[in-house]
Amino acid sequence: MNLNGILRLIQASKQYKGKTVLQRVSLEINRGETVAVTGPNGSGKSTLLKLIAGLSALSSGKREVSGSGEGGSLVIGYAPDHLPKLKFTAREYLNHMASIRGLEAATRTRKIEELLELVDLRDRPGQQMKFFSKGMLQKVNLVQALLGDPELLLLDEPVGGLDEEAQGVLASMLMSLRQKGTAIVVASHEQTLIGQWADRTLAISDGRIQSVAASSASVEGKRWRRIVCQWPKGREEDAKAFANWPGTIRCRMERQEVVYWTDPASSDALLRELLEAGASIDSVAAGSGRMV
Ligand SMILES: Nc1ncnc2c1ncn2[C@@H]1O[C@H](COP(=O)(O)OP(=O)(O)OP(=O)(O)O)[C@@H](O)[C@H]1O
Repeated sequence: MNLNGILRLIQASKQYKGKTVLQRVSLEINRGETVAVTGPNGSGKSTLLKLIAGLSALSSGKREVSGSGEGGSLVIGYAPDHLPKLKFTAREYLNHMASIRGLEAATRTRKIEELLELVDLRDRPGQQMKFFSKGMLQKVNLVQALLGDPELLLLDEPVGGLDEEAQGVLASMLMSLRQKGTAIVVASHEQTLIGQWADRTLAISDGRIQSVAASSASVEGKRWRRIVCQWPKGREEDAKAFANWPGTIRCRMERQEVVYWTDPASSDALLRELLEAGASIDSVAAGSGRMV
């Protein structure tokens, strides 16, 4: 894992009752970066988040973490795509979740109130979550994921049900978390919206990462190296795996020809790895800004 890497999936696959849902997915998540995962219904976005969270076991492949906790453990906050309509009030539920996460009773209430104020949950005193709107449940969901001050925050479809104002609040929360060094992975159909928040967007379909693109905001003025190479037939999976190599900003594949845009600091290492893996290099060029 690179210096900033906190979690890595290596050739991770997931099957449910013999049906392959994710196939040989490799990715690395770095401290302070926001990664968007987009793709059509059933493409495996939620499954990928559960594998990253460690909530679902890999059928094959490896998951490695390198957090700042004891023995390299990593604090992960996970907001699933919906919360059930429980009979608890938001505060009862969040208090329970905070105690599971090991928060001291004395700090629990303060933390919960701070976060609820941040998301502006307008519930009535004593109102149970089963009477909450979709947007209100979504806000409680986000708060529960943030209770343990995660180093890695995973959000599954966080914008569903949020009005424009709440989406704005979410966007600025994510930005300040990123500045604090929190890594964020957000899965959604709302590609345009979450793409604006992300450093990288992974597009998945049929259980595979089909492309990786840096967001337009993050590429402005950015310097890169463009490596064009040829992979032997039958090595498409390996070619794709390099799209997630540390420092790779963007990747485009056209049959055997693959183009990788990489951070200049990582380009030598990427070149070496590509050659060692059996790819042959056609050209290397330097540039900045839009990757064409
Ligand atoms: N626990 C499970 N048991 C069996 N199949 C499952 C299970 N969870 C997910 N699947 C299947 O895995 C595939 C991927 O589902 P997943 O929920 O990861 O996709 P998704 O991209 O998040 O979809 P959506 O956008 O609709 O939320 C689907 O075909 C789904 O039916």
